[in-house]
Amino acid sequence: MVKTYSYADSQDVAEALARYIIQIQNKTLNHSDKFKIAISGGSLGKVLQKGLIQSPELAKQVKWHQWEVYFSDERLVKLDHPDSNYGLFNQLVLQALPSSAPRPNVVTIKEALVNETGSTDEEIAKDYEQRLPRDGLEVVGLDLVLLGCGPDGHTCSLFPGHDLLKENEKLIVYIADSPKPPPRRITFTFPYLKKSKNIAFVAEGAGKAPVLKQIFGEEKSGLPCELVNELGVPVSWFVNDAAIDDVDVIASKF
Ligand SMILES: O=C(O)[C@H](O)[C@@H](O)[C@H](O)[C@H](O)COP(=O)(O)O
Repeated sequence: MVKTYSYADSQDVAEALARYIIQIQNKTLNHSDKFKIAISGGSLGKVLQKGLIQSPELAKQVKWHQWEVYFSDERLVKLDHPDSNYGLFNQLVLQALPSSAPRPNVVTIKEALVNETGSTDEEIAKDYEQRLPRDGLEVVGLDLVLLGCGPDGHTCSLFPGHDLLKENEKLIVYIADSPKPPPRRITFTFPYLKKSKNIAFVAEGAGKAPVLKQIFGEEKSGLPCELVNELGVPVSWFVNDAAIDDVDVIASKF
């Protein structure tokens, strides 16, 4: 269920990820009129820009108008704040699209609820959960969730050893004490990630090698990224060779 694809070059990682996204997009659109995807922050926006916008052969296969974009985690700041994951996606992907390209439908946090005290953070999480896609009354998982892997093994805003790792009911929760700034965020939980049809991680650079060694090591690390690998959802890792140097994993090409 867990596959790893590795390339020497960053551009090749971006293009492989783009081919993978397009494959899932096309499969999904055979039976649905929407392709539902979640994006994370970090370096992912740049990788998407390289693969889905700047590679002409791939760019023309992206059916943006049928995309519904969610965020696997979001910082509780205004949408134009430099810390906003939406802001990053807007800058690196939406604004980088040619002006003639159709725009995806992007589901952001309810910005009007973001305040200075954090008193509405639970409400923001609940509101986002309300807006997840549904089949009748039941919330359904996304077609694809794209994740990053922090050097500490966190993903979404699920941090090692944090109580939120034990959440077994709610699909979106807020966190007030993220060890990585900014502290106030909302995040997908494991119960929601478990509903996903596909999950892909992107991890690049030698700085990721020690944590990937733990995640893919024989001994259980309990790190959030490893817990995602164990959800039973098809998980694909797109990495560069430097990130899996000395990591015990069999990598192929997508
Ligand atoms: O909201 C966040 O803090 C980011 O989404 C974060 O989870 C990121 O995905 C990882 O830290 C990996 O970041 P890089 O891809 O930049 O290594």
